[in-house]
Amino acid sequence: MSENIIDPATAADTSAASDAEASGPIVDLSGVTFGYTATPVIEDVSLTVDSGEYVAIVGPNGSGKSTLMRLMLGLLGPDAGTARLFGADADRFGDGERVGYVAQQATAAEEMPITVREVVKMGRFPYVAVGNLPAEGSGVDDLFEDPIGTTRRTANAVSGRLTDADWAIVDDALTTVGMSAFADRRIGQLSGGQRQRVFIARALAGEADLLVLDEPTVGVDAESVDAFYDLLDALNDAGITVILIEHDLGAVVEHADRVVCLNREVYFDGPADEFVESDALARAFGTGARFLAGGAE
Ligand SMILES: Nc1ncnc2c1ncn2[C@@H]1O[C@H](COP(=O)(O)OP(=O)(O)OP(=O)(O)O)[C@@H](O)[C@H]1O
Repeated sequence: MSENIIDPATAADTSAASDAEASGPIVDLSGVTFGYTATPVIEDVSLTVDSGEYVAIVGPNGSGKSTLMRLMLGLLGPDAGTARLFGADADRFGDGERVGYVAQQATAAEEMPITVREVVKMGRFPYVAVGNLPAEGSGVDDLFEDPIGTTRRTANAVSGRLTDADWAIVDDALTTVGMSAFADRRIGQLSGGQRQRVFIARALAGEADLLVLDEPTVGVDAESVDAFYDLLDALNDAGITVILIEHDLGAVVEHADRVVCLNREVYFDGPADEFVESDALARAFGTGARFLAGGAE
């Protein structure tokens, strides 16, 4: 951990969150209901995620998966119920570097004129000294809405401000995801799978202990998908908590320990192998749904 973190505003939250983490779950949703309009898209959802878990959230299109993730991360506030993250109110959680977010593959990265190392270096942004912090448009919510633009802005902002220790962390993260050889390559010149590994490295450089991924392998070729999931498995084995939205039910059952099946409300929450045997798939996806290796039909 870098010693450059000097943000009194988040320091209090950090210690409060650490205290809470020792005794409580990382994510704690209780009776959460939310609608963008008067009609709820999430209704009375209660679930907790403990440190070290590997949880997949599945459900048909429009079933509320991304909305649930936003509620977990405090990017949306519940209409009813409570959402807590690392023991703090999720929408007031101030320790964003503990959460690494990996979005769906962003095609906008094609033209992005920054290198792999610059993207990963962005993970050190929360640790640069106060006074060097970039302005608006570089926070977790911006990362959620605009991963590419936020990465570019923040990478520029931390340029030249990292210590040798920070750079060592950046290089370690690249090694962990197997992308050291590509460090000076432009991010836009990578395959989709390689790019997603780089975004994981950015989260690792930020010393995130929770990885949240929203359909990270959409558009990624099958071989790279396997390597990507192997990496997630290894990170989870190393103690990182993983929450994954994934449409590929075969991958979910193979890799995740726990499945939450959602369609506005929770249809199933339990071990992945029990999900295969349950009737939750048919109930949540429709009676015609069958379990197939590689997805629901
Ligand atoms: N910003 C928004 N404003 C209004 N409605 C929204 C908004 N975002 C999502 N919705 C609606 O909320 C419902 C749940 O959407 P959400 O994106 O959470 O589902 P999802 O399960 O992630 O879908 P998908 O699998 O297609 O990505 C959908 O009916 C969607 O149209």
